[in-house]
Amino acid sequence: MYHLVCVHCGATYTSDQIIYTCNRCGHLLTVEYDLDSIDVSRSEWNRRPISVWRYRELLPVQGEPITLQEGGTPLYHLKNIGKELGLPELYAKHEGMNPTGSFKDRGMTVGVSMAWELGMSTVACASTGNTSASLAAYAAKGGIPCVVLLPAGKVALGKIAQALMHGARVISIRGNFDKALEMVHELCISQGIYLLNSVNPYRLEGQKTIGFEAIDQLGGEVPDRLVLPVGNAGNISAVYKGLKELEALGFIDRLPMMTGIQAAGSQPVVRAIQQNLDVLVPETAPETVATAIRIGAPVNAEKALVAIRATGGTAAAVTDEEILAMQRDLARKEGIGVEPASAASVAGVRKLAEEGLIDKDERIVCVVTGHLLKDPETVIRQCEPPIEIDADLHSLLSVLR
Ligand SMILES: Cc1ncc(COP(=O)(O)O)c(C=O)c1O
Ligand SMILES: N[C@@H](CCOP(=O)(O)O)C(=O)O
Repeated sequence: MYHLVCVHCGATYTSDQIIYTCNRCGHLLTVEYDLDSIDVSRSEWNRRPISVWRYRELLPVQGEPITLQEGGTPLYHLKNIGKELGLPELYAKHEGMNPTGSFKDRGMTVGVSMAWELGMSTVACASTGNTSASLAAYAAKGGIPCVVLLPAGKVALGKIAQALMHGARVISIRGNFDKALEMVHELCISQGIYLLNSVNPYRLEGQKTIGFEAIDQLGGEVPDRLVLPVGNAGNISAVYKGLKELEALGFIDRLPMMTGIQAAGSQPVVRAIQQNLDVLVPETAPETVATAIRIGAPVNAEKALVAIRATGGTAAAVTDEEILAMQRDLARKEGIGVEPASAASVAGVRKLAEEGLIDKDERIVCVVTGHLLKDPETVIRQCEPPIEIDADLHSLLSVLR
């Protein structure tokens, strides 16, 4: 049993209402469960395969979900990078290993299942790429038409390829992501289309399972710090909400310090934390090589600021050079291939460690959010091209010498 609640004024809405923000004050909504009526134990969860749906008692979907087998992503111990940073307990949860290559799949299995249960006939989103790739795939699986709005010229190749191939109606707007989100929100409200950006409280429910899994993979231990790249700020908010629920159920007894990392050219959340602002000041011209987090007005800022402050966490910005250097380090020192935005979380840890803002004995889980193949062009630009030779052993040996 659950309903929707405004995070600002506390107004409540029934679970079948198609609503994204509070009718009374315009603020964000969240899903509130009657936790007393939830009858499940951690050992029961542990008997099920690790996936988003292991935690179904804390998810809003009632019937059979529309699923592509999302979640259950690997948690890697970053032994080499951790050693360099003097952080022996540094981990990366590789969300690029989801069906469409990003954490968005956790949200979309829930969000598209809810669209189906609520009887919605079309779904839509604005996207810097991953949301659209994921929505297109889950909409295809559910047989629901899908419209996606992208900022023209600012979406990585792999992500556009996915949205097109999964059959979404792909529209590029001459404007940035923030404008695209504004437009798609208006479209959905006026045309009765189901909005599946992170302003949709049901979608975020799926994403909270990242935190659940990380704890299960650490043998039930809560990490000291959870570090996430921040764009629209939905993921960090979702993970915090989920962990608060685990705490309320008595499954865990403390929360990790929620730590958000943004790109230097797009860091409104970092500024709000550093300047102790109640309300975030949007970045009007966000810019970064990490196009996934090229977002100036994060819609979930209100939730994210609470997550960071309530847990004693922090926020930090990293430059594009720092992001790309960590993308290469993850690939070459750990064998983990991620897209630039994902590398931001580990780059942020490097920065915080170098500034002495992280205790060396902390157990830290970085969420690396999307796969390397999402943005092949940025990869190719950083690497030496292949060496072309004549097809004989002599030529091969001479280039290897
Ligand atoms: C790869 C990747 N990392 C991080 C983010 C940021 O997540 P959020 O918008 O939930 O803050 C996004 C998209 O938003 C993304 O696509
Ligand atoms: N990086 C995101 C931006 C949209 O964020 P959302 O969480 O509101 O969908 C993307 O992949 O499009």
